[in-house]
Amino acid sequence: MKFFNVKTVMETLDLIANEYQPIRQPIEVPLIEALGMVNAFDIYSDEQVPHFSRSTVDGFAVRAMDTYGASESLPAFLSITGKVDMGRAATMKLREGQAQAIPTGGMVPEGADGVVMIEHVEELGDLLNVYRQIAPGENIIRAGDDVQSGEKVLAAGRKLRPQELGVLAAIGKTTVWVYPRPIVGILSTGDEIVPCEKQTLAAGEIRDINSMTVGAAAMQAGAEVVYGGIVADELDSFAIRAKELYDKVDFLILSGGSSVGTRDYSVQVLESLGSPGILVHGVSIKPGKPTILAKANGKPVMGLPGHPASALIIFHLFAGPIIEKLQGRKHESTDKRLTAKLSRNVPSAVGRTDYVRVGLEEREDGLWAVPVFGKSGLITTLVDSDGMVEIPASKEGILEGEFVKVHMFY
Ligand SMILES: Nc1nc2c(c(=O)[nH]1)N[C@H]1C(S)=C(S)[C@@H](COP(=O)(O)OP(=O)(O)OC[C@H]3O[C@@H](n4cnc5c(N)ncnc54)[C@H](O)[C@@H]3O)O[C@H]1N2
Ligand code: MOO
Repeated sequence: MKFFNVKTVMETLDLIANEYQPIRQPIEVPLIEALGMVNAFDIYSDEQVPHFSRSTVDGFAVRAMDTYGASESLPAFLSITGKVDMGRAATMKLREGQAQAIPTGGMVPEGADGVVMIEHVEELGDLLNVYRQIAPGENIIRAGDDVQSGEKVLAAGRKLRPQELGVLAAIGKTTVWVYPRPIVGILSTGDEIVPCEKQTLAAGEIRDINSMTVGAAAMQAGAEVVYGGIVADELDSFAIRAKELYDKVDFLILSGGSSVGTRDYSVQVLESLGSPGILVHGVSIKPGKPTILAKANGKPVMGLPGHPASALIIFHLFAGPIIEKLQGRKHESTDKRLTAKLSRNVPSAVGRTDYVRVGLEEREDGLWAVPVFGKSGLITTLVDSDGMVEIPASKEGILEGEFVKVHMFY
């Protein structure tokens, strides 16, 4: 099998990091629409959060010093001089020997530096018995504890999770500049491939699995998907259909026809879309060796191997990171990795990176990764898997009980 330009996994990932960048200009969207998108610019706060000191408990605002030495047997005696109303300014200054009732979230009055919880006091008319001492700052969030005025709250290139949207809400931003969701086009090739809607298959026909899996995985990665359908293994019509889809999308993915058989045209089709053309044809990896990465006039275009498990594994390894690059994401995501122990020896060939599909099992002594063996043409091997384990090219395998990193299928 002749592949030109066979690269290692690391070389391929480096190439992805260097070759692809966002194609479209950032847009401003309402916060509620920005979940999963990537902020385009550094974001600074022009105010402090919270903008007033507030109590974290229901109790009495006091001067911590006035409670020193207080205990169950020897309480401190303070006089109650007022109460703080929720959502209102605390207008009355607190002086030595005084206490003011305060709700959780209420504004701490000037002069107070702590709050004693209601469980640790006894009210006797205007008198307050305090049965526990508190330290300065206890049960208080000070003004600016969360965010300082002028502070950078988010660096450019962060994927917006619920908590990132939360901090933007806290500083009063109602919109955020993000990169538009990349539009990914998927086109399946193969004379034998038929739409999954076809109920009765003729001999030799196979339903299109890859449009479904790759399209769904692209959506999970934050992209919008345009389905190009299925095209026969015939160079001219394949090239025309690929060009039509390429023109509509930011990232074109072909499935099948990526190898070097007589009817494998993906390399020629991708090459015909624009320069510089093919960057990688063949990665020293199993499964998925016949992977193609290319660039046509600035747009990423790629060919996935046809076998369904290979196609999805290669999507996770390479297409997912390309989508992240198109989104302007700058921080490597570690959110999809877990550490587990491998449940049995798995041999591998030196010089090739293997990805072993695994199911996860929670046992008494921790998390175990149990290999799911099976040919890469079998989609059910992925249904049975939670993720995959990398066996680096330098290793002859991994021994039972070794710690491994599991790349989770999210
Ligand atoms: N002589 C050699 N032949 C092959 C080698 C090799 O090293 N030497 N490598 C094999 C490997 S590994 C893979 S992976 C495949 C990849 O080839 P292609 O990308 O050209 O894939 P196809 O030949 O088009 O299809 C392979 C297989 O997958 C089925 N398929 C294709 N598309 C879909 C789809 N959308 N949904 C479901 N199933 C699909 C197709 O029917 C084939 O059975 O090459 C090997 N050959
Ligand atoms: O490496 Mo192929 O991608 O096994 O099936």
